[in-house]
Amino acid sequence: MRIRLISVASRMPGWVEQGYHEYAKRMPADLPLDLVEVPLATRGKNADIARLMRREGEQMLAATQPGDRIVTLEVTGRSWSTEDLAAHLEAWRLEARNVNLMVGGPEGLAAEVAARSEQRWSLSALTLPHPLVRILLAEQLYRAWTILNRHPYHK
Ligand SMILES: C[S@@+](CC[C@H](N)C(=O)[O-])C[C@H]1O[C@@H](n2cnc3c(N)ncnc32)[C@H](O)[C@@H]1O
Repeated sequence: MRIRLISVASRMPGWVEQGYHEYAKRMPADLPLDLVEVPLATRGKNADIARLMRREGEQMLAATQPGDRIVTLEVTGRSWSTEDLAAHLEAWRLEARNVNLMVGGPEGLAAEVAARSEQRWSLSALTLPHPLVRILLAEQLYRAWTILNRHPYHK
């Protein structure tokens, strides 16, 4: 099983890439975490935001494969403890479908992406910026994996 973090984003500063890769590279070979970045279209003064979001949503969905599980990251989704995440990770692994974690752009997720969601996951009641969402996701996935594998990191 693979996990793909599919995110609408502009180029991230070095510290974000470093932070994300620090955790992503710790994932085991049989549970890799891959990052797919959908470029954020320029929001000019008269930009048709609805159209841009729809196009970005189509690009996000195009990065998934038929049969994949789609999990959307939403402030208003369900709050999971790290132990809950570990239980989901185990269930996902048993199901043997690839998992796509969808992170929206500045206006949130396109309706087309939200409509395909099988699980809506909230990291916090706070709206978090992209850099923190990305790093937090990678760290929590690694932490959940260490729980399942009784690795001392999670203590
Ligand atoms: C800067 S936020 C967009 C905020 C936008 N106003 C909204 O209501 O979704 C960009 C993306 O980060 C993710 N995100 C931000 N905070 C989050 C949280 N607390 N839990 C889950 N995902 C979050 C969501 O996928 C969101 O679409």
